[in-house]
Amino acid sequence: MTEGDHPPKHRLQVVHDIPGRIRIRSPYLGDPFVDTRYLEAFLQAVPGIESVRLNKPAACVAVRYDDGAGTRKKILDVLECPPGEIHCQTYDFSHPPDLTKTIRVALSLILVPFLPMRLRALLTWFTALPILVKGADAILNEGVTVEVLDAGAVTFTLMRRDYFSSNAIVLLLTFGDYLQELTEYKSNRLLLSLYKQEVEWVWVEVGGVETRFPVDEVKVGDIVVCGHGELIPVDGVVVEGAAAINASSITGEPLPVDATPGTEVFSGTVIEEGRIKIRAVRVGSESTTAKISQYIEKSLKNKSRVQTESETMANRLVPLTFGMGLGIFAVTGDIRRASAALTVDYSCALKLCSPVAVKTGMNSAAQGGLVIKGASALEAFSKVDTFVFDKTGTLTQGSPEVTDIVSFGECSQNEVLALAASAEAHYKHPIASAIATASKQRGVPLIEAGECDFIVAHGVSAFVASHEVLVGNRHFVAEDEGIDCSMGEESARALHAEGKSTLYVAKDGELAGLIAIRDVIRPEANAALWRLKSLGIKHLVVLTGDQKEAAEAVKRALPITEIHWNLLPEEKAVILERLKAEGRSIAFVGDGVNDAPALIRADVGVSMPGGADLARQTAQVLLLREDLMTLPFAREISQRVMSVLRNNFRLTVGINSAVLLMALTGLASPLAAAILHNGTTIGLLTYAMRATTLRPQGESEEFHAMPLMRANGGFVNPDALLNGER
Ligand SMILES: Nc1ncnc2c1ncn2[C@@H]1O[C@H](COP(=O)(O)OP(=O)(O)OP(=O)(O)O)[C@@H](O)[C@H]1O
Ligand SMILES: [Zn+2]
Repeated sequence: MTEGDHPPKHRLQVVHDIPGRIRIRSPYLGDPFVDTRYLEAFLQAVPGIESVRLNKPAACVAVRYDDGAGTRKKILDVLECPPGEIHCQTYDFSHPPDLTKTIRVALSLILVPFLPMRLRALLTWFTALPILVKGADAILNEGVTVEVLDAGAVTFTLMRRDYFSSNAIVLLLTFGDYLQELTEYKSNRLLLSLYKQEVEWVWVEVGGVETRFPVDEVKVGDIVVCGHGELIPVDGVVVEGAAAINASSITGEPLPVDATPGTEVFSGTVIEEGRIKIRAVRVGSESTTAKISQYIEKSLKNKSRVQTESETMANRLVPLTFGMGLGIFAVTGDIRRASAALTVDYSCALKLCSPVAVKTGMNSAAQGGLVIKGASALEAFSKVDTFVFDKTGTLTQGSPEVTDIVSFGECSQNEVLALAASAEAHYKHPIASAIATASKQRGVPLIEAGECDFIVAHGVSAFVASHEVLVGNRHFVAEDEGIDCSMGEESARALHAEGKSTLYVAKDGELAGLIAIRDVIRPEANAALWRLKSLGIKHLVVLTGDQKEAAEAVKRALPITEIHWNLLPEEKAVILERLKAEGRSIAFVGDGVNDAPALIRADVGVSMPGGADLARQTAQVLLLREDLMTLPFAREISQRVMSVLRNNFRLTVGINSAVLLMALTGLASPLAAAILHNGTTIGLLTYAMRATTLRPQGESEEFHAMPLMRANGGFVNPDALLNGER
């Protein structure tokens, strides 16, 4: 799990510590989502602290204080567990990085050859100054870092009075920084723009009059009025009017859906046509868009193991390069080779490309209709070899229908339905909803029910008009409650043969009837499962609380390798533990309604769109669209991103080592080495972005249209069909 109940303590590195002054580094200080001004102000307010200077790019903070031991400890405490408010909700991406520095350096490069000798030196030193200062600051406060390498390389060329090379190297470095900022800016902006809440003012109906309010003053229960072209600012229910709503920002689904009174609408979706009044159910940070952008912000912060490992390795290589540069200078006295060697650094390609690959991948996913919560989720998902599905609401549409009613004794069919519907009236289980719908359709009036009890994965017991009524599966009614169900055996068997599930209804200790229920398998399920198989998923497992016959119907229709039925929620978790103990890496797909324990235990939890809040919080992957085809798409993205990360590491180490070798042997001049090094970085960056940009290929529609069963009843593998094999 990525989240716990307690915020984790941040790891701190004290880089400089003399009485009265301390300098501390921690990765989170460089985090774009940390509000450093808030943190500065917070520290400033601690008694004993005199001044605070926070350097975001270096992820460092320097604090002057009154030299008391108590104050020093307080500083460390605050930085270790900073106040939660420092995590700003939305980061300001409104300012693109600035190219003027690069242009200034370029001008200097062009001007220098035309200047008299003295001025050449002056201008070149002046241009190089920011890099030299950064290097000096780094070596004093942080040790040998990339900045030190850069400054070293520039100093050496300056000492050789090679002004052209010096300017050219400074230009490459400045331009490289600019490119880095630009890509970060672009990928963050792209990702956040998908979910950003852009509304500031909304119309709220107060006492029949529409009044304008700032969006954060809207409260639950307010009636919000939205018209043509407007972004819906809250989650809520339509109470008046009609509209066509485009939900593509949330679900990725391009076609508008109709909203009429009673329809649930979500913040971040747009009204294409019409005008509606919405009763707000969730507002502000509770609403869907805000939640999704919080997920994304959290995700952006977390790094995969592969990423952390390669960055650590790259950092370790910096002093090594530095040592080699100095070593070759000491041995050969050749300042040119030394400065060429120092232009090489392994970390910049890795530090730059890995996050770009991850973010581009997440962005591709978002456009395909799902949220993957960050690098470690991508990593875990790429390793999965077993998919475990919940049945109801996941592989099936989750809106079951009552198909038949059988009655026994003196009860009529309508009476059986009335008893069941009255007992279930308060529950939200899909079965309860199906029964409610059926009673409404048949115009069966409900009877006032007294005390009701819902037993998870069993059924309901209730007092209806002073009769004791039981509704549930056979195990509950026959075995747990001891009711003689033999009368129903025959009808049940016939119904099961048609792929229907049966509910038993008992009245005052006797079986009153059976209600048959059918839930339809999602049309894309077969294609999605086959596609997963072709992407290397060996085991497809289904766990259901439903009965054997319904389970077998699913097994007949889909390419499933293993299925378990009649399960209680805890039993689903136990099976999952067993599969894990067999060494499998598991993704569990469910809606969290009766499978939360399993969802939490899986290596990757995948939550369905309408899932329970808990599921959405704990799952690492969220489907935003009711489409199982998004699963193989997510799998493809995760594998692609991981292979890019691995290739990046190999290429960076390989190419840079070659350049380093050329520099050390004098084959490459400092300028050539700098060009090669920076060229590699830019090339790898482009690769990272392009390789992780994937589009869902509109496969769902193609697959939907295809007949999924062959005439002889065998399976069709849609992949084989596409590849022309039959
Ligand atoms: N409200 C209810 N009314 C009647 N029977 C119920 C009710 N809730 C559960 N049951 C019975 O218990 C069984 C198991 O329920 P559970 O909610 O665990 O699984 P499910 O929704 O059928 O399927 P899945 O586990 O695939 O999501 C149901 O198939 C049904 O027979
Ligand atoms: Zn039981």
